[in-house]
Amino acid sequence: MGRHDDDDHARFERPRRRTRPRTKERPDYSGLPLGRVVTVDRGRYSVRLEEDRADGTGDAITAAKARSIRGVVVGDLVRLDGDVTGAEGTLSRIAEVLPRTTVLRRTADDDDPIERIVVANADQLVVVAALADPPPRPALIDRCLVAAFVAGMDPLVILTKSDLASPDEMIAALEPLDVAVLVIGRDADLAEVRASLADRISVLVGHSGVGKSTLVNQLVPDAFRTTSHVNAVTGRGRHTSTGSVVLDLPGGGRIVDTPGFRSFGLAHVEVEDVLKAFTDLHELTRDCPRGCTHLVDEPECAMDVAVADGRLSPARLASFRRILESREQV
Ligand SMILES: Nc1nc2c(ncn2[C@@H]2O[C@H](COP(=O)(O)OP(=O)(O)OP(=O)(O)O)[C@@H](O)[C@H]2O)c(=O)[nH]1
Ligand SMILES: [Zn+2]
Repeated sequence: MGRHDDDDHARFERPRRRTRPRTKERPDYSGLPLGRVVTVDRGRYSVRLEEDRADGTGDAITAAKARSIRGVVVGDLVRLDGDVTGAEGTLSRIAEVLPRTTVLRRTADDDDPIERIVVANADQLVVVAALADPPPRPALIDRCLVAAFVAGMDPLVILTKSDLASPDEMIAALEPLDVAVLVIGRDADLAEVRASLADRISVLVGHSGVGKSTLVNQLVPDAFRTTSHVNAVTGRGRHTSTGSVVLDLPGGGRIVDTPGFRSFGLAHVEVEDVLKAFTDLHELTRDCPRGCTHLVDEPECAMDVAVADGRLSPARLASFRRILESREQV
């Protein structure tokens, strides 16, 4: 315990001599089993061992976190200390959280004024949007795209209910951004969706009624059984849990279902944060005047110059600025 508490002070110390006793150094947890946090529920974490993934049937382990660890979120890769059998009544301990490759944040809300991380280490943000019933909300899709770019995740838009309306307009709005779009409807073949989700961790977001649950149930036929099982210790099933849950896909890869999702924390997102995901535009802005906002009312933005002399498509610039504007909308 005490050893770990020393960590915060370690960086202020003089360089360590080789002879420094081992006990004063950061404990080495690399020999402990590695797991993925699949749900978080009132201070209890359900963790699946990474080595179980080959057959996908390993029992989830219930763990608490060591006091020295600050935050643990769904998607975190953790080292587990103690009992990792997953047997009923056992409690393991999260000794270490591995550095996160990506973090997806959600907006603060009235109940909780802190902007929190929703999911760690996801590769892809899948925006599920209906073409009709409920009618599409393009600005909401744009906000999700901004959140994906800022989080360092690849965006994928899945347009549902193609049996009710044409996807052409939506596809045209997304095309200039080079965002991958898949269209599905009733009885659709999900082969392309499955291929896009294979071998990676994808977070699914979508408004109520867009068909996200329908899609999840098709992708993971035993989703309910799996998730109610991992929560057996706390006695809470999926339907009462408000958090996200990681589900293994039968064909490899994992999805993170995010029930009750509100919005993303875009309040402090800068243009530069989004630009990083658009290398061609980023490159062009090197010629911008100092302090250029790159927005539509900027008189000398180098991206407008590039459009004027044919080096940049007007649709791409307009779409880029459109998604930037979505930051202000709710
Ligand atoms: N026409 C049509 N209806 C669909 C399609 N996919 C889902 N639905 C219907 O849309 C409704 C909402 O689907 P859900 O899967 O429950 O939507 P959801 O996004 O999970 O919404 P919540 O459960 O409220 O979070 C249901 O009545 C589905 O049967 C589709 O491709 N075409
Ligand atoms: Zn500019």
